[in-house]
Amino acid sequence: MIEILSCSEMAEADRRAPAEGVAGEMLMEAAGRAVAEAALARWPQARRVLVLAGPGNNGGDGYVAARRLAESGRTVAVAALAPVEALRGDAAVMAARWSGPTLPIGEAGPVDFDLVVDALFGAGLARPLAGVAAHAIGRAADSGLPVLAVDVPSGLNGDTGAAAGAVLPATLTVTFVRLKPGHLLYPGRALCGEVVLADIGMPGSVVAGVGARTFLNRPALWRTAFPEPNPQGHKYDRGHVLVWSGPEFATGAARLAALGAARGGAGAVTLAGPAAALRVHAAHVSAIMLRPAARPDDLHAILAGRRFAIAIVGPGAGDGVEAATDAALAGAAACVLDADVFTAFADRPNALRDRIAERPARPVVVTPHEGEFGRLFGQGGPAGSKLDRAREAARRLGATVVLKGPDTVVASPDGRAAIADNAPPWLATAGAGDTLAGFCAGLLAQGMPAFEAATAAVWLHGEAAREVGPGLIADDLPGALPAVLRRFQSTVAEGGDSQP
Ligand SMILES: NC(=O)C1=CN([C@@H]2O[C@H](COP(=O)(O)OP(=O)(O)OC[C@H]3O[C@@H](n4cnc5c(N)ncnc54)[C@H](O)[C@@H]3O)[C@@H](O)[C@H]2O)[C@@H](O)CC1
Ligand SMILES: Nc1ncnc2c1ncn2[C@@H]1O[C@H](COP(=O)(O)OP(=O)(O)O)[C@@H](O)[C@H]1O
Ligand SMILES: [K+]
Repeated sequence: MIEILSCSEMAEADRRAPAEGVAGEMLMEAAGRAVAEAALARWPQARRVLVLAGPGNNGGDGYVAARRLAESGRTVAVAALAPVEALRGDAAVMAARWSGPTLPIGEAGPVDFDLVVDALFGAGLARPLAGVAAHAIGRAADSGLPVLAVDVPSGLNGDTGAAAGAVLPATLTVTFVRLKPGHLLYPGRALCGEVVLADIGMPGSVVAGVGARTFLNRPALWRTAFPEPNPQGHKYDRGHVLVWSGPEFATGAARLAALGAARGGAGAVTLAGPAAALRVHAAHVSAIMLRPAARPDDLHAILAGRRFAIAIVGPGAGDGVEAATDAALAGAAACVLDADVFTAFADRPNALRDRIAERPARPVVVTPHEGEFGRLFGQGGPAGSKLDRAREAARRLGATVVLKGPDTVVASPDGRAAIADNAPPWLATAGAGDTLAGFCAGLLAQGMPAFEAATAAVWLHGEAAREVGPGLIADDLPGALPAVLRRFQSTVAEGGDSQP
């Protein structure tokens, strides 16, 4: 279940379901039942439940949950935002099946309850919450009671993970069919609390028919493209990664990228840069080769001598970064551009785009964090959610974009995008991004396509950080990769996934 559906894609699936023999009423019954079951499982001691019911289908789910909870012996009251007569379609049907107490929302406070079920607004939120609805969620939030959100916390935009107005933070969110971007993108991810994805009987064929282009970043997304070493191969079959190293006193970043590339599976890795910098590298590395390049332009000759090389430029690149980028784009089979590249091309994304466009068949992966993304694009840069911005950036640059953070988005120029949810907070440490650039290059070197290499690298990076645990420094990440790869390979052998 790796597709992520936008609110409109989910509505499209709803519209298509009846043609496949699944009526809306069946879906709503199943959704409300899933909410009630989750409430009973998570809060078995809660005797009195207040259900906040909105004017649309989210409210309809709430009426079903109210009935199911009452049937299981709970004392339930519905606080309705709209009079029952105003409801339409399936929601009206479900409200009619509810025979327990219903109060106008302004008259029902969360006093004397143990749990609030938030079924005010879901995927149909059309504007910021105001008036009586905003007042009601304010009271629910202030009550300190646990909140179970139906589909998404009311007030949260399910597509963007942002809230334009008031929002009711949830302890637990029960959503249906597939995750939405807002469950994964911050601040939405935090506002959802724990997320339970319930199967409500939506046929897989209906979901497939919607043609989603956004995915959860899990091995299922890229496993079939993951490189398998040829038993009879030699090291150069697994590619050669060339890392441009800046000056003597800033070698760490390039070295982390080089180690990342080697652990990521490249057959050979070379650090190229000024001799003084290479002397520093020499004191630290053994498996990594060193190649003097007094000036970035020397990279042209080094790359010309290689049939297949992946270049990393940016980590600790220093002054010559633009020339090094030019040489890499001109001579490497694929490039990973990071860090200083975004400073060199600050406010000139079109200059970078034009250079990338000169060799359209050679994949380029760019790996900015939010600050670098803003620096590169400047005023007039891509707008909208993190997902929208990464997608638009990939389209504009003609490159695979890895927009890093706790909810890293990878976007391909072909429109596909993936959101990661496995990075622990201690991954936010100096040098972690350099290692990620290396992991990505190591996979590109083995022939993995750019979107798959970038998504796999991001996932492995998050897993490596979990493997190390709190206290992690970036130096730990390359060495943590073998354990992660071993686990990944054994789940592949079993045909499974290390995470669902
Ligand atoms: N396939 C699915 O995923 C299913 C979805 N279902 C539910 O259907 C929900 C979507 O239903 P709807 O499309 O009816 O949308 P909602 O129930 O989220 O809200 C739509 C209603 O709220 C009004 N509204 C929107 N923003 C408002 C605001 N700020 N202030 C006041 N009124 C506002 C709209 O005019 C409309 O009447 C999902 O979130 C989910 O809970 C379930 O019934 C089961 C099936
Ligand atoms: N709050 C967070 N939780 C999890 N991962 C994070 C968080 N913030 C940043 N990261 C990850 O940490 C890494 C930091 O990279 P970056 O900012 O480029 O650092 P550096 O340039 O020092 O290498 C990225 O992979 C990013 O996705
Ligand atoms: K809700």
